[in-house]
Amino acid sequence: MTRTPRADGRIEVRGLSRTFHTTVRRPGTVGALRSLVNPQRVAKHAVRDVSFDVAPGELLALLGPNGAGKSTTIKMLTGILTPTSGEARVAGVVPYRERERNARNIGAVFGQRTQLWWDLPVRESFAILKDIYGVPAAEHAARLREFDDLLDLSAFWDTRVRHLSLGQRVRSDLAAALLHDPPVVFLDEPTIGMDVVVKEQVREFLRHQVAERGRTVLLTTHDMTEVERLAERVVLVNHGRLVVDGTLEEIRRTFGSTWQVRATLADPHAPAGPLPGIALLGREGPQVVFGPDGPDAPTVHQALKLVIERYEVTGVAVDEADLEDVMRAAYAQAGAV
Ligand SMILES: Nc1ncnc2c1ncn2[C@@H]1O[C@H](COP(=O)(O)OP(=O)(O)OP(=O)(O)O)[C@@H](O)[C@H]1O
Repeated sequence: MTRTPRADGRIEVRGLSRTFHTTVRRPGTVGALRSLVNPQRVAKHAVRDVSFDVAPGELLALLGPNGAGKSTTIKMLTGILTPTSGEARVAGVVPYRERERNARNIGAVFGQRTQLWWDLPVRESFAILKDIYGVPAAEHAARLREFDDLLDLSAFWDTRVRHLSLGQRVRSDLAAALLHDPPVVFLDEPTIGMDVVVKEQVREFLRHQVAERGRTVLLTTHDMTEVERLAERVVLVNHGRLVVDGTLEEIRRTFGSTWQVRATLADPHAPAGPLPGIALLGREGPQVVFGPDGPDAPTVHQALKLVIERYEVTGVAVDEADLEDVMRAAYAQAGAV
C-alpha cells in the first residue's frame, strides 16, 4: 500500500492577475516600417484579480470559454509564469518563487502535449522520474502496480512514447505526473480527443486519486460530462475574471432551475398540492408534474425526495436542465461584465 500524501494540498489564489504585453504590426508596408521604428505595444489582461481556494482532497473544475485565462492561471500555479500582481500558494509554497520546491508537491498533465521522453519506452521514463524525485524503489514499484491496475499501463509500457496512441500517451503522462506522490495535481484538458472508454478509465483513476489518496485536483475541461462525473465545485472564468464560484448544485439552482419531477400516484384520486419551494405545475389523473417555485426552490434531487416522502407513488421521472445550458445561462447572466 502506498501512503497518502502528507503535505497539505491546499491551493490559495488571491487577487491573481497576469498581463501580457505584445507588439502588433500596423497594416501595410508603411505601417510595417513604422512598427519597426516605433513598435505598437498592446496589453492583454489574461487573468484579472482572480481569487479562489481549493481544499485538500477536493477536485475543482476551472471552466471558461477559449481564451478565458484558464491555462494562464494553471501556469502561474505550476510556477511556469509569474503573476503581474496578486499571490498564490500551492501546498504552502509560492510556486513562481520556489519552482523546485513546488515541483515536488505538484503533478501536472497537459492533454495536448507530453512531458515524457519521446524516444524512450514509457517504463524507462518512469525510472528516470523515480531517480529525479528520489522515490524509494519499493514505493515506486507499489505505485506503479496501483497505476497499472487502474490504467492498464503494462499493455504498452515497453513501447516508445512516440509510438503510443493518444489515450495510451495521456495515461502514461498521468502515471508519470503522480509517481512522486504529489498532494496537488493540475490537469489541463486531460481527456481531450480520447474515446469514451479511455475517458471513463481516466475519470475512474482521478476519482480514486482524490477519494483514496486525498489528492487535490484542479482540472480544466470543455467537456460538461466530465464536470458532472468528477467535480463537486466549479469556478467559471470569462475574459480573465472569475464570474462564478460554487458547487454544481448551487450553480444549477442559480442558473438552471428548469427541472421537473413527474410522479404517478398510486391512488389516481388522491389530492395533490404544492410542497415547500415546489409548485404543482399540472395534473392529469394519476400523473402529477412538479417544478421549482421561487429562488429558494430545492434542487431536483431534494425535490424528488420530498415528493416520494409526501406521496405514495408507483413511478417517478425527472427532467433536469442540461449542464451545457446551465453554463451558458451562467455566462450570459454572471459573465456579462
Ligand atoms: N504568452 C502570451 N502572450 C500573449 N498573450 C497570451 C499569452 N498566453 C496567453 N495569452 C492570451 O491570454 C488570454 C488567455 O489565454 P489562456 O491560454 O489562459 O486561455 P484558456 O482559458 O486556457 O483558453 P483555451 O480554453 O482556449 O485553452 C488569451 O487571449 C491568450 O491569447
